Amino acid sequence: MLSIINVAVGIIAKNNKVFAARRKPGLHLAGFWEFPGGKIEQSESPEQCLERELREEFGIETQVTHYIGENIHSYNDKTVRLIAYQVEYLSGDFQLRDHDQMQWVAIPELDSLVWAEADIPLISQFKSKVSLTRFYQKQASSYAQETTSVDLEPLYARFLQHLKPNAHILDLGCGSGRDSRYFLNHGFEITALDGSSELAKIAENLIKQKVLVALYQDMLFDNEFDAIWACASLLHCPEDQILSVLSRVNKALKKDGVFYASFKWGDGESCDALGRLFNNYNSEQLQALVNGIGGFKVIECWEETKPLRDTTQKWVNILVRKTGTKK
Ligand SMILES: Nc1nc2c([nH]c(=O)n2[C@H]2C[C@H](O)[C@@H](COP(=O)(O)OP(=O)(O)OP(=O)(O)O)O2)c(=O)[nH]1
Repeated sequence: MLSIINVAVGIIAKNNKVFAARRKPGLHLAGFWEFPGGKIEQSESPEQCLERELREEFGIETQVTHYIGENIHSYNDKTVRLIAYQVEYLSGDFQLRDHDQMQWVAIPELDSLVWAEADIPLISQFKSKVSLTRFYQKQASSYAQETTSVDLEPLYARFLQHLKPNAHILDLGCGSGRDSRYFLNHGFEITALDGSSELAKIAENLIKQKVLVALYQDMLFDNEFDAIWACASLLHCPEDQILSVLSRVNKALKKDGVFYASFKWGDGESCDALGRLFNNYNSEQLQALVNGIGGFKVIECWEETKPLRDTTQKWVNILVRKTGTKK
């Protein structure tokens, strides 16, 4: 098998547009559009590589801000692992050295370019991350208002019966902080995390403690929590990333730790009128997903219909215990 070439690529976003460049004639994949970047040398991290490549190939100074995702792809003659980061442009005039064209592309129009094949899954990962966090950034206060008053007492009881007093709970996708507040008021230790910095500010105000701002796709906890509560949050995780996120959940839990998650009932991905992506399951599919990962035992999985504004919404819930560490 061919060895894998590690390539760092940068997604530079500005005013809702993303920078793309076309590989010049004579290069591998000439004529295809790509994100700027290059091969990672032995002595450097992906972030250092990216800042160097952007300086060498475009004459610009940049700073890597956060990890987006990765994709391994085999072309006829080589296999590449693209590791994508969001990058902030700092200074310099863009110059073309290894490319013959460049452009800023509106995010919804990204699919209209002829991309190097390895980049296509990265585009969908990037889109799902920006569209969601943008929604929860802009709508943070109305979303928080709408959700803070919902009463989840029976659901809390169903989860908390599996925990020891004072257990340490990760509220994964804490939103307004409603559930963290309840758990804190009942003597539990809380780490709250949300992908939207605006929602995190609202939650901090409610629970009077720091809220971490991060995407669940990027969390790196190891053996830290007695329980993880993901109420209506992982439902936004794209289908092709859910296994990786559930593996991170498994790693973040201590042995015998308990995990709760809820999803909208349905089959596969859908998009609502507000542009949010949902990843839907029925109870059989959700149990099969969790069982397929290994290191988890399902305690219970149930479907229920709840009122939502002037209609109803069917949900699927799962409660799981960690039995081992997922490799
Ligand atoms: N930079 C970059 N390379 C990509 C992308 N997508 C993709 O399949 N590739 C492939 C093309 C190449 O085979 C490989 C990276 O090569 P490169 O030519 O950009 O790397 P480099 O600047 O370090 O190259 P060199 O010094 O060896 O000329 O990855 C992408 O979005 N950006």
